[in-house]
Amino acid sequence: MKAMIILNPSSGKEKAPDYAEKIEETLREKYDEIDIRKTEKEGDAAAFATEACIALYDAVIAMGGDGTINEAINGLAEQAHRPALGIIPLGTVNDFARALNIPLDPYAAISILDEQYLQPVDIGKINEHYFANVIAVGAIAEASYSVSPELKTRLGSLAYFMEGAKSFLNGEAIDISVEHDNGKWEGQTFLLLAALTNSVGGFDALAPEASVNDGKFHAFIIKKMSVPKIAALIPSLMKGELQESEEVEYIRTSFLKVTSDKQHVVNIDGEEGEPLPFNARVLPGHLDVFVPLKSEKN
Ligand SMILES: Nc1ncnc2c1ncn2[C@@H]1O[C@H](COP(=O)(O)OP(=O)(O)OP(=O)(O)O)[C@@H](O)[C@H]1O
Repeated sequence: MKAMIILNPSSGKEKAPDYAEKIEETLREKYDEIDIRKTEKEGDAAAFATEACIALYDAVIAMGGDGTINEAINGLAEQAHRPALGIIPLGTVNDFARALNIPLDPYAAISILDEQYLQPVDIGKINEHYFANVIAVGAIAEASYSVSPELKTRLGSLAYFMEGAKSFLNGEAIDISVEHDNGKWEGQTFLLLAALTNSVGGFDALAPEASVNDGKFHAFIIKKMSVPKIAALIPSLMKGELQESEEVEYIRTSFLKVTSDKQHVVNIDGEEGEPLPFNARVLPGHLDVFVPLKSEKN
């Protein structure tokens, strides 16, 4: 049995090398070959993960923030042989780990690898890229690029929320057309979110009914509305009842085709992606991920 550990030494307050040692110790019992690969720059984690597919590794353990996890997923997706994926969260938000009930404490996350319990998980494909969590379009999504790294470190996902709130209050809506399993929606929106899991931006009440292998996107189109209506929406967001609001179009769908007459950048798993248009679809149960044995969500 062969395992590859992909670690981003710059994430997790630079404690990644200590964790790597602990993972090695944990894996040694089951894997006779353990390879540690350190990323140096963007693209490395994806390249290492693809290499592990070609060399028929049994497991790839990705250690880092959501950026590193997203890259590892891009390296594994649609390869003929896909090793099981382990996730050791070292980032600020760690949405994918949250959605899978993987402990946010790195040592606890490492210890679940020992259980060898795998869960098939849906992956999203948007144009030629893959994602684990969420795609977002609209001024609020674009606002996330203006969050400084310092603010992000201090406030975590709250920093995005604050930037997003500003764009809501400025009433910046965009015109889009959304094709999905049951038809087409056209109109003005503040934000389109399409989530694969229930955890978005560290907030886990957005799509409470989303499960990690239901083969569906849970899309929310927040329609253009007045400021008092926005304020009225916040309690339903907190209670996980956003889809019941008249100001929100909620769509469960296996594909999305989104177009606009303007160039709007799409946010993919928290990172800046390509501008519209896009075609997205769910790859159902595409990756086997190590999750805790005792997990009510799964
Ligand atoms: N050795 C390295 N030094 C600096 N940057 C790196 C290194 N290796 C990879 N990177 C870059 O760091 C980016 C961000 O990594 P990642 O998201 O995993 O961590 P993070 O920024 O700590 O997490 P979060 O975004 O949740 O705060 C990666 O997409 C990659 O481009």
